[in-house]
Amino acid sequence: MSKSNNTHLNTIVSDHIAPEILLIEDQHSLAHMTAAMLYERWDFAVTIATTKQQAQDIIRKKPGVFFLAVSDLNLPDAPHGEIIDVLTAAKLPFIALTGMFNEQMRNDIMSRGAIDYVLKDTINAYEYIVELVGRLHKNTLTKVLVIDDSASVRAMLQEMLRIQFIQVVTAENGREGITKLWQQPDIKLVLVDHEMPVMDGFTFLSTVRRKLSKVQLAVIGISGSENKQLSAQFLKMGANDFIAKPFSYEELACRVRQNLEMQEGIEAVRYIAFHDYLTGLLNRRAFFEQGAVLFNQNIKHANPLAVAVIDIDFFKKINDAYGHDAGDITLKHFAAILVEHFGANLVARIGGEEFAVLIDETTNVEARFEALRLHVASAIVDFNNMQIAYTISIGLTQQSQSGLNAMLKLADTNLYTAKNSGRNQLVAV
Ligand SMILES: Nc1nc2c(ncn2[C@@H]2O[C@H](COP(=O)(O)OP(=O)(O)OP(=O)(O)O)[C@@H](O)[C@H]2O)c(=O)[nH]1
Repeated sequence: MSKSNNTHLNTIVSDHIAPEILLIEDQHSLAHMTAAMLYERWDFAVTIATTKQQAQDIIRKKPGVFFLAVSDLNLPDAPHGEIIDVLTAAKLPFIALTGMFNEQMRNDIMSRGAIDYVLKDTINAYEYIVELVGRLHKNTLTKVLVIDDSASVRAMLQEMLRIQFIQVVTAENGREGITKLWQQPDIKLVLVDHEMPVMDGFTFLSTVRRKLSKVQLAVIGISGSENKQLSAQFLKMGANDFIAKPFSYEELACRVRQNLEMQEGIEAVRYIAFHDYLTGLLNRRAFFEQGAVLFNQNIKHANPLAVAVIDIDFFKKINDAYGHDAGDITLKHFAAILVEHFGANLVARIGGEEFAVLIDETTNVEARFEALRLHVASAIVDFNNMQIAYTISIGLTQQSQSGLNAMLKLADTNLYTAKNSGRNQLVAV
């Protein structure tokens, strides 16, 4: 089923395991548009209900199925937000859609456990909902550390983050925070108070920044102090952001969301910078950067190293005979075999049809590369009813040199010999 053709369906089912969303909205066109956007953007399956009664029936028939609900508060059979009672009774977290906004309404919606409220009339309302639902789903795998000496503040922050589906770890002071952080390296963000016994927020921050950069760990300072310089001091010491007490739930949620998104954006850019887009292997730049570190570590301890350069034979002919797409599939096919054999080592695509491997051990290395060559020679790429056979040539060296470049040069010379001696062979001198 194509994504663009399915907006007429009440239930959009994706091929992937993705959470299901209950969308309660009586305006059909809006409901179907939002459902299609959620599916296009995140592959989320969406079930639409247009009345309170229908929503009740669906929840009864599918208990525990929905990740959350997005609900209009003004429905034909429930014009005054009565749907919230249905959702809270079913313990279904929800985002409220409202046609109008005032402070009292906001307080009422939020006090009844809404994750967020969205004013329907604004231009970006539906984009906001789609991004928010995606963020909340990512939050289920996101861990945040809360450090505050006040038990009530810890409990309040924990509850605010829990509503956002975030996993929360707590600590009573900076020192306990450091211990938890080193124990749980999957913590992505820290909310840290300033004044605390044992270790304060500044000392925590300077200790953390000796090991982890702003990109590796986001830290948001929190303080209720009258001192207006505190926010600047936190930021200068390496905090990503600062929140002054008292703050609203919305401010905390927005700042946490923004910082997590910034980190994820940087991570994505870093991934692109260091990986080959086609095969997903490390690229040339990453191979030289990571390879140099590995090389220096091993040379220091006099550990033997091996470097191989591998090239697909007559690759141009594959492109010419079967087309460029078939060439791409062949490159991916080979990359997968390479990972199967050498996934635990440093493996990269360093050129068009050229790959490199750096291994920090030398036991059976020649036999392992010979096994790789034989595997490729006996494999067939099946693409669009075409069967493509191909071979590889390998230049290998186990002679330690002054640097990684020198070892690669030797491996390359051996590859050249393999090519000139008829291809489909391993040369290791
Ligand atoms: N499909 C596809 N082709 C690529 C890609 N990168 C480089 N190539 C092609 O790879 C081919 C490499 O050709 P050559 O350097 O002549 O090498 P070869 O045909 O493999 O011959 P030998 O190495 O001598 O065995 C060129 O035609 C490039 O256009 C890619 O990402 N995808």
